[in-house]
Amino acid sequence: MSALASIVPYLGLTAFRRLLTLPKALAARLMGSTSSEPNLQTIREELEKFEGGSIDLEMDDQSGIAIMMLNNPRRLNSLTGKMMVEMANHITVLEKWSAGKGLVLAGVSGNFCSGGDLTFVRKALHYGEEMAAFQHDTLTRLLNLPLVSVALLQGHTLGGGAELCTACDFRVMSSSARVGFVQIKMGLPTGWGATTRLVRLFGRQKALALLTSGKVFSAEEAQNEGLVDHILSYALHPEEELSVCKNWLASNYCQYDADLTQTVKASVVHCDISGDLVDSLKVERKAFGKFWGGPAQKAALDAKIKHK
Ligand SMILES: CC[C@@H](C(=O)O)C(=O)SCCNC(=O)CCNC(=O)[C@H](O)C(C)(C)COP(=O)(O)OP(=O)(O)OC[C@H]1O[C@@H](n2cnc3c(N)ncnc32)[C@H](O)[C@@H]1OP(=O)(O)O
Repeated sequence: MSALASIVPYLGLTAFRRLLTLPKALAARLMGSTSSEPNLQTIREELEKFEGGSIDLEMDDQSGIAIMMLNNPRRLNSLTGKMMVEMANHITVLEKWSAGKGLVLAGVSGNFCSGGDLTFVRKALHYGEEMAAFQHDTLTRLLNLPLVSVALLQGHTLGGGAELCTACDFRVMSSSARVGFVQIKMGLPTGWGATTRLVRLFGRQKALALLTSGKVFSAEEAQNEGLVDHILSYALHPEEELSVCKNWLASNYCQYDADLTQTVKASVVHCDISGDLVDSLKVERKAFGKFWGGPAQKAALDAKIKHK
């Protein structure tokens, strides 16, 4: 406040007051009259009633890589309420998976996800803010898992599907796939947290452009936008692409000890969300102390590695 107050002589008192009240006014405009915290348990019970599809989780202790599949192929893997609850449950399991290093999020039958299941959406038109609260909790936990995560974008990744892929650390895209934040064309802002994540990923300008244009991008365009980290350059059967994506994750980011990989990811998440330099450094120092002088460091020292 004192730094802000020092600009009063330059700005004038009225303009200064307006500057202070603007964020509150903006918040009120955006938030309406809602004030109470959402009860996620009650929302979960309500969402479970919207059936259809499933989310399937496979965890491999050997490789430390899990695969979470969106499974609603008749509707291009769009999400029902039941699928949202299943995803939340699986993330709770993954949060405690000590052998884990990585997670691939993909869809069955050659599509990632075409957003919210419109059959569900039509029945849940009274329940938007509640569903958003549930998805915000789930996708924040997905983003903050102590695993390196990658979304495999095949076929269609639209609306909520595009939101979903921003809750992973990386995105791999098949060369013929398409991705777009089409919510604005459906008369909506984002419901599953992508505005917040896009601003953090790319800054205000690009987030605004992606969200207000509703543009659907090819793989090459998405890579130019920085939305995608790797394109599968040659066409393969969707299941082969899943296997290539898993290997991409394993060979790039999951080669080392699970405890060490999880500590590195958890430290990155902590630095990202704490916003406090001193606190962040304390967590980083603790993590370092845990591995310093440990077996992996000693083995590496003995191996006299040349990092060519
Ligand atoms: C709350 C979520 C919200 C958010 O806030 O983020 C959103 O997600 S908004 C975005 C919602 N998604 C859409 O609006 C996608 C609408 N669908 C399409 O644009 C097209 O289907 C497609 C994805 C471009 C694919 O086109 P095409 O290849 O021509 O296939 P079909 O159109 O024939 O689709 C096959 C089949 O799948 C059904 N489908 C597709 N997407 C959805 C969906 N999101 N929900 C329910 N069903 C979906 C489509 O209706 C077809 O079924 P049948 O009509 O029974 O053949």
